[in-house]
Amino acid sequence: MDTYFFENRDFFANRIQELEILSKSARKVDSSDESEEVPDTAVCVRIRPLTEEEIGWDHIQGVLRDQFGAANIYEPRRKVNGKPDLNRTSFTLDHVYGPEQSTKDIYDDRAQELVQFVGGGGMSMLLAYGQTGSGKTFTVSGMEKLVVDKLMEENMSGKRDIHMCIFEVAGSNMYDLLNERNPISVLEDPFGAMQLVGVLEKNPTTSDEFLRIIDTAKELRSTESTAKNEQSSRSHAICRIRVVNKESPNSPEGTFLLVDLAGSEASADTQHHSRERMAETREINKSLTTLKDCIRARALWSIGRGEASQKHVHIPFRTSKLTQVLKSAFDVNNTQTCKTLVIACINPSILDVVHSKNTLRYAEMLKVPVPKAKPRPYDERIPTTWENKHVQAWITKNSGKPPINPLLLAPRENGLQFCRLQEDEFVGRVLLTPGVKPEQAKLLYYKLWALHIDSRALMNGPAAPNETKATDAALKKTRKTKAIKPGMFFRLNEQDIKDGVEILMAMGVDTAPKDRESDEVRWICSVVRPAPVTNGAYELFVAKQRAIDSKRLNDEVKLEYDIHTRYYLIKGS
Ligand SMILES: Nc1ncnc2c1ncn2[C@@H]1O[C@H](COP(=O)(O)OP(=O)(O)OP(=O)(O)O)[C@@H](O)[C@H]1O
Repeated sequence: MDTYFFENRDFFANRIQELEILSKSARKVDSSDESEEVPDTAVCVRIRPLTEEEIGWDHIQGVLRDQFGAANIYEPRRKVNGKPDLNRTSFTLDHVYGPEQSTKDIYDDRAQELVQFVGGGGMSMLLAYGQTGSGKTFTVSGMEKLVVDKLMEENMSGKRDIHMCIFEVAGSNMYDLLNERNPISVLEDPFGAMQLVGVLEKNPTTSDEFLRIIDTAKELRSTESTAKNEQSSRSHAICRIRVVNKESPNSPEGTFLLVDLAGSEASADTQHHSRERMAETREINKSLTTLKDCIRARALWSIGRGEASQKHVHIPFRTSKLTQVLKSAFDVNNTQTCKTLVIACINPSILDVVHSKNTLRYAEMLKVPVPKAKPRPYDERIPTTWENKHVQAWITKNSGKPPINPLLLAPRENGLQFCRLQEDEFVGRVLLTPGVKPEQAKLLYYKLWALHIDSRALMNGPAAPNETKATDAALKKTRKTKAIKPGMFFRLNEQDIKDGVEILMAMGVDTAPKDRESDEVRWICSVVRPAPVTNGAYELFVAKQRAIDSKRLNDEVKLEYDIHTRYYLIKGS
């Protein structure tokens, strides 16, 4: 096709221009734009500019971002009568960045919030996917610089410890790029977390030092690349940054994973068809397919979070070394929420459109369709109807003393996203406000959950103006008889034990209409289960709830959260 393209180059160049003009009036997008963005997983496209070399070779741009924000791929073809023609396919995904947009534009738009999220004890993962030469390393390197600058700027006062390591995953082997490519391994600890064994972690204290370390790792990777024939694109490079809040040992540590994935070309496209090389390509493709399955499964779970059908979601992370290393980003049992940003990198040359199409198809498969729901109008009693300004106002009103900074706790989240924050992360973000104690953070978290639970009754029926009053009255009534407060743990009597659940945590008074005679106040409680691995340790499942009469909650148990094991332990044990 290359020779055919050059023979008809002017036809293709003019036809693409014509079709782009036509597409402004009549638009047909092949990929579905009928869905919303999956919470916590964004899939974007970056079309790089043609390089000077490609321009010198007379290549033209075969992938363009149109004014509607779609990526249009023009594929040259020869009709049966021998005349040239073009096929157009359009993809939208969550956002398409054109050649004129810089790494900083993408950072401001998408990655900045990932850094903030990590600062608050969350986990963020940025992945660059695409064929060799599509701009993955360019994008990840640029992002690393911006992420490091931001993290270090926020750490001016030295309140956080920053740890970082850079390593390479090649097939089933892993090499430390900060320690002369020494082999390293990954092992699952008793808590199900994947630990890197033998990796060297550095502790940079300035932006310059951090970037020098990254450059050293890059040199080691590129030295290998010349020596070992394009190894750079045959391995996945991962930079892991851990952020530990020194001032508040109880707050969870944040993690940022920046992943420059191996080139996604098919075996037939590799220049060297040796057995070894074919096996390597197969291994890479297997890891990329598993990665896609893990991201999809996690995204599906996040849409149906808490639904019965999603209880036993299978995330096949064990199938490849790459996904084993990244396990915590997909693990639905991880108490840390993970935000993922995938950047599908595209080489715009018309001679590479087949690869570009494959890249976009892969990216499309990562996107799980979320049906557009008709938004419910704002209701101050229903947190899931709140916009970010309502979330911030609620924090200001309810945070107690010292006041919690709403910009640090919920800089962009709407009510639904705010309710979805995991406890660890919520607490971690609250603790970014100086002087706030973990107890105050937890109280606010339980307050939100109590409100969220109360709101379920309202969601199911017409607006009930006296509902909040009913809750208050019920709360007053319980207070008179017994001091049950949201956040307290209770051991159940033998007859109340169901499905092996012996302990519950009180969340809020049940305001749903009563279908029984008794006027006993009922509490919505979250389930607490013994941890599978450790005696005397418990896990709290906030979203798994039971309603129970308050008189059944009389055997209080003191449990306290242990940040190191991420379990609840019997107080004083
Ligand atoms: N957005 C961009 N703006 C300008 N030049 C770019 C951009 N993206 C990539 N390039 C250039 O394109 C070339 C290929 O980019 P890069 O090395 O990042 O590709 P890659 O996908 O990482 O390749 P490999 O898989 O082989 O490592 C480089 O010369 C790079 O400088």
